[in-house]
Amino acid sequence: MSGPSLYSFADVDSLAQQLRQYVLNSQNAAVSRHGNFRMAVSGGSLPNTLAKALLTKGDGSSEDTPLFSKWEIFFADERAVPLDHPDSNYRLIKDELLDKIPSALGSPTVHTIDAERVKTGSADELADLYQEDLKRSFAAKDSIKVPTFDLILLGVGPDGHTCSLFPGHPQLREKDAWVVGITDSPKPPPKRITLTLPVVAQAVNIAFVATGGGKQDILRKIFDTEEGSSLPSGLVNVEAGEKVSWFADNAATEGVSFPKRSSL
Ligand SMILES: O=C1O[C@H](COP(=O)(O)O)[C@@H](O)[C@H](O)[C@H]1O
Repeated sequence: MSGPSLYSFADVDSLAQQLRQYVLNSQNAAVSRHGNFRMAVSGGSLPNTLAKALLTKGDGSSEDTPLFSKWEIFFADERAVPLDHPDSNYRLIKDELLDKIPSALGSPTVHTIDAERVKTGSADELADLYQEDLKRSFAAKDSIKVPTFDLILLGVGPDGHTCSLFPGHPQLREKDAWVVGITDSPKPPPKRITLTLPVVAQAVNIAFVATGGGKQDILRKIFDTEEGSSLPSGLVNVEAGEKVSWFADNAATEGVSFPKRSSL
C-alpha cells in the first residue's frame, strides 16, 4: 500500500474549495454504494473549515450538491460535557455548520453522545453507549468486526494527537473496542470518548485538515521524521496509507520536505 497524499493550498479558501470536492466525491460514491453517507467529524478547528467548504454556493451540478438528508454524522471524538457546553464538539459543528444549512438542502441525522448520561455516566459507559449507537447503524443485520465509515474528518493537535487518541496513551493500542473512554486527556476537558485506531483506519476515506503556522512543527515531525510515524496522526498514515489525504495550507506545510500536491 502506498502512503498518504499531502495537499497544500495557498490559503484556507482554496483549501475549502478542494475539501468540498473531496467530501462531495466521497458522498456521491457512498450514496451509490449504499444509499446514504456515514461520516465522522472532529472538533477543534475542523468544523469552521468544513463549514466554509460546504456552505459556499457550488456550481449547481448534481455532483456538486450536498445531499444532507442522506448524511449521518457521527463524532470522531467527543468531550463528556452537555451538548450545549462550549467544549462540546457537537455544539461546535452545530454552531458552525448545522444551524446554517439552508432548509432546502435538507438536514443530516446527527449521532450525539448520550445527552441524558453525559453528566453522571463514566467515560467508559458513555463510550459503550456510543458504540451501541454505531452498532445499530453499521451492524443492524450482520455482525461485523469493525464499522466502515464512508469518510472520517480529522484534526491534528500540536502533540500529534488526533480524535482523542493521545501520544503514548494506552487507548492507542486498543484493538477490539470501536469507541473508548478517556479520563485523563492532557488537553482539557479530561473526560472524553473517542473512536479507536482500527475504526479510523477502516474508513473508506480519511482526511486530516491542518491550517495555519501553528501546525508547521507537527506536520514536519509527522511527515519528515521517524518519530512522527509513531504519533497518533502518523499511525493513521501508517495504518491507512493511500486512503489518507491531508488538506493543509502553505502556512502549515512550510518546511515540510514530503512531496506536496496542489490539487486533487
Ligand atoms: O481536542 C481536540 O483537538 C483536536 C485538534 O484540534 P485543533 O483545534 O488543533 O484542530 C481535534 O481534532 C479533536 O476533535 C478535539 O477534540
